[in-house]
Amino acid sequence: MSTVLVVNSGSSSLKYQLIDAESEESLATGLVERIGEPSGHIRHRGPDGTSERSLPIPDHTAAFRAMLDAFAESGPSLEDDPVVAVGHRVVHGGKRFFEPTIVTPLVEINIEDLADLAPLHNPANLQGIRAAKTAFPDVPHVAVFDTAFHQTLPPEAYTYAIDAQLAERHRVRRYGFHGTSHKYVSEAAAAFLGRPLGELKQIVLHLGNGASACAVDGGRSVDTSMGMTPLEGLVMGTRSGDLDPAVLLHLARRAQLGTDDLDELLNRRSGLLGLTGHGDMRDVRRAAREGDENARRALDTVVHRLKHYIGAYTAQLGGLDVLVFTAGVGENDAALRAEAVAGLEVLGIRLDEERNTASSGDTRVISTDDSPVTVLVVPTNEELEIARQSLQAVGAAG
Ligand SMILES: Nc1ncnc2c1ncn2[C@@H]1O[C@H](COP(=O)(O)OP(=O)(O)O)[C@@H](O)[C@H]1O
Ligand SMILES: CC(=O)OP(=O)(O)O
Ligand SMILES: [Mg+2]
Repeated sequence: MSTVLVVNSGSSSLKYQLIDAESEESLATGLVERIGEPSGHIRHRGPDGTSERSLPIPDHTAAFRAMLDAFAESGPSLEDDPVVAVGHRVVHGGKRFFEPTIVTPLVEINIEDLADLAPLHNPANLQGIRAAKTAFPDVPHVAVFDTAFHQTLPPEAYTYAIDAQLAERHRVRRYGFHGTSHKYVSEAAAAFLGRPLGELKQIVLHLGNGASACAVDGGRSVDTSMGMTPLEGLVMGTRSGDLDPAVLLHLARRAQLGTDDLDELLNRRSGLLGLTGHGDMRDVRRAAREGDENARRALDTVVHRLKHYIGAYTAQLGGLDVLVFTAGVGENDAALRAEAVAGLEVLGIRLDEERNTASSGDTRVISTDDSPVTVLVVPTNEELEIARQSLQAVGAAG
């Protein structure tokens, strides 16, 4: 048996999965969390169940080492079944990368060069790549970019209306993110419904820690809510999403905030965290249930923004066949799904309350049988998509 190891390095976490290259079976999964905090945590699920451990994990190099230790202790062995490729999620590929790419030293430099356009993500992605190359020096490493699926955005969707030459010089345009997830989920939705992908107008709502909406027309991304960086669009765990750019000017002038302060404010101390003190949706829901008015208002703001994009993308697509919820919040928070589509019967969206609240981890329909728009929950699997694309890239190169 040969396997693919997939590494998804986030700003403070490292998710991994070992996947059988032929059967696509998941052989092990794991999550290293709270990297850089006083005490980190690793949870590894292998053939013998789940093992957990708390230990200091200063950076992604240490996180990668903790992952290797977990494989050595709890299996499966990474030596018995050869790893034929290591697939890496890389968030920003700029204009340069729109295909899965074998990581060479030059590719590493390019990923580093794009770090200021994805400050929470690209540096962590690169640390993961370097640690993995040290551990697996003889295996091809493949970068799969979040931006790649959005290469099909038309100019009118990726253009910001500022000085065109300045924008060109500084690479200012919409790139879009979560593309690996939007691609996987929109294809899985079509397959689940047994309908041709090429004929479907879909909106995918990827609602995780980071969140983005994508309008998918016949399998191609035609609009998406994240922009030059993963900050624009929906309200997220710690990110503000859309705001009037003049807010920055106002805060710079009146609150004496510098560029680093503003970066920190909007990327790490806004969104749910900024509104409620909780960055995790489960905590916000709990607070709202207990009568916390800030939490209730935050949820209403999240929902208001979601409706804004559902309406906008239905218009951009010229109609809608399928609306899909995915990622941590989208897959698990039935109340949020119900609130997001409440009152959207005018767009042909009719939710079935019972289907929506039934607990299941599988792909499922949650709209009524007579709903013109089919509403689905589709669990995303970025790791499987990265494994597939990594094998393609290795096959193409070899
Ligand atoms: N049952 C649930 N109800 C509401 N939110 C949930 C639930 N389970 C997970 N989440 C939320 O999902 C988010 C994480 O989603 P995930 O897709 O794993 O994000 P990421 O990949 O960006 O880390 C967290 O905000 C978490 O609170
Ligand atoms: C691009 C992005 O926001 O990713 P994540 O949701 O993993 O933070
Ligand atoms: Mg994610």
